[in-house]
Amino acid sequence: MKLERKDIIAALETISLSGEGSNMVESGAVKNVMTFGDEVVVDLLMTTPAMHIKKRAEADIIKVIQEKIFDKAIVKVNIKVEAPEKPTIKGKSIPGIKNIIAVASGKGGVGKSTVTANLAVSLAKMGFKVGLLDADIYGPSMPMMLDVQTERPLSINVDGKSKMKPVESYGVKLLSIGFFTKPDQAVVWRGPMAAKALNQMIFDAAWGELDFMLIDLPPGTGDIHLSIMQSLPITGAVIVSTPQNVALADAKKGVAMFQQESINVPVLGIIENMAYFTPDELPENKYYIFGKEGARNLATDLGVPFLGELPLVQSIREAGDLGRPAALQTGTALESSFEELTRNIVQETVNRNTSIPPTEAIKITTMAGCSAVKGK
Ligand SMILES: Nc1ncnc2c1ncn2[C@@H]1O[C@H](COP(=O)(O)OP(=O)(O)OP(=O)(O)O)[C@@H](O)[C@H]1O
Repeated sequence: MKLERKDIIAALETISLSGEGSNMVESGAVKNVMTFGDEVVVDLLMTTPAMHIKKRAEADIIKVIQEKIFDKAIVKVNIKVEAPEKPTIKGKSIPGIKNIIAVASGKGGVGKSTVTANLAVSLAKMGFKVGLLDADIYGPSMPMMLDVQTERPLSINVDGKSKMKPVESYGVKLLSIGFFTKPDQAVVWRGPMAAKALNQMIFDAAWGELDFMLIDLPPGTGDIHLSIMQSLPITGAVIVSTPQNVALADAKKGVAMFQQESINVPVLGIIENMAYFTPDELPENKYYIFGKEGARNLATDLGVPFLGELPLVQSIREAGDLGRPAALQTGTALESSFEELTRNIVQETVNRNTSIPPTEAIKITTMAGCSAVKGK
């Protein structure tokens, strides 16, 4: 029997792919139909790689042709899968800012702000132009950690517009929600108010040219995170956790938040803070107070890079309280730890920028010019 192409198409118009409303011809899934005597070849384009849906589509096509047209038809279905482009964060890019890195933690108090302050000064020491946005509305600690508590951003005129000039410390440009509250005043920010204040600090500020803008997010996974990710094209996220189980469970939620389809911010990796305690007088001794290698193992389990570990040492805490981040030390083991961590983040940013299409505000594709990176 000679099969007619138009009959086959008419038969295919009576079935649809699983999960789709319109029939498979109308939806464009059927790309081509060829007939050779009693043989039919159907080329199908699907958007899902799910095996059971592919199998079902193939079985439905064979069945409808054999039932409606010719029961001995030999049917071959070629399926091609082409996933639709993932939605990317649409936020406005800020001219001059190349990479925006969000630093998050699931749980509070794991040292996210301490790590962010140290990363910022390490990047500046390496010669990068660095900005830091303290978006931790519950406890903005950056002004204290960078010793600029008493300063306030000035208003300057840029191209006829009044802009906020970030406060500068240790080569890092800083804006913090803490600059707009009194140090001993408890401010309860309502979500929309906080989001508005942050938007002003992002878009109504004279950041100038930056290689990296770090954002110290509040702990958890809340509205502020979403509103920042909607306002800005975040290059990647870094998650800070201690090795403790309760912190790891929350870190996992943090990773999931960035990776969920509607957000889709690449996770550059996980940092293990307070990995072990080392007393000053016994620098060789390591005590795994919060458990051993928990964040490292979490990174392996989730398939995201492990960026490095930092010990729990008194000098990190003291440096934070004094307003002179520990990464500014010279010739110490701590300085090397921060440098290694920072290098890994720069490397992961380079990897991300070369392997994933740019969202909007990215582009550091080489580490040229960065002596500390090249040195090791
Ligand atoms: N590696 C470390 N060694 C010693 N002390 C540390 C270390 N990391 C952080 N700290 C101290 O732990 C306390 C909490 O750190 P930090 O404020 O950075 O945490 P956080 O995760 O940003 O907290 P939150 O987001 O809840 O405000 C601070 O007193 C800080 O000095």
